[in-house]
Amino acid sequence: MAQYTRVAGSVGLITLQNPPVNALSAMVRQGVVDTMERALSAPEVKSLVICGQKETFCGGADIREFGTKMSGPPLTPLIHAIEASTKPVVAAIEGVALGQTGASRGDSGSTAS
Ligand SMILES: CC/C=C/CC(=O)SCCNC(=O)CCNC(=O)[C@H](O)C(C)(C)COP(=O)(O)OP(=O)(O)OC[C@H]1O[C@@H](n2cnc3c(N)ncnc32)[C@H](O)[C@@H]1OP(=O)(O)O
Repeated sequence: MAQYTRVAGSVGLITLQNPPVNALSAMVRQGVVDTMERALSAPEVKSLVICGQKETFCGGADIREFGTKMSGPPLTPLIHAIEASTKPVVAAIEGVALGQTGASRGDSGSTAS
């Protein structure tokens, strides 16, 4: 899943939650879609941060779903929706960040769309 909270008044925080590595399961992708919609429609939210939990940003595709029927929102349109966001979106990356177009393992840092 993805948890939505509002921090520092105007910042929407989307936390990827799928132990052990916050992989992009169907539920997580749906959670990101839902929380993005919620944050973008909230006038008090001016910017968004997407983060992982437990010192891991994201392990990429959820390998437990390999070999099963694809469900949930596909990743590429989801990424495009984030990039097209009318509010700035920052990825707060700690630890592993895998999937789709690349991979990295870094210290605490951030990238912005
Ligand atoms: C949806 C769109 C698709 C896009 C394409 C992709 O994303 S392709 C990339 C898919 N991801 C991977 O192939 C990552 C595979 N995992 C790893 O490389 C490593 O596990 C790690 C994430 C770098 C972490 O390494 P580390 O040494 O810290 O831990 P472990 O290897 O011991 O793993 C710990 C437990 O986490 C489970 N796990 C790892 N990756 C995933 C994953 N992607 N999905 C679900 N679960 C994952 C692993 O099985 C271990 O579980 P245990 O129960 O403790 O055995």
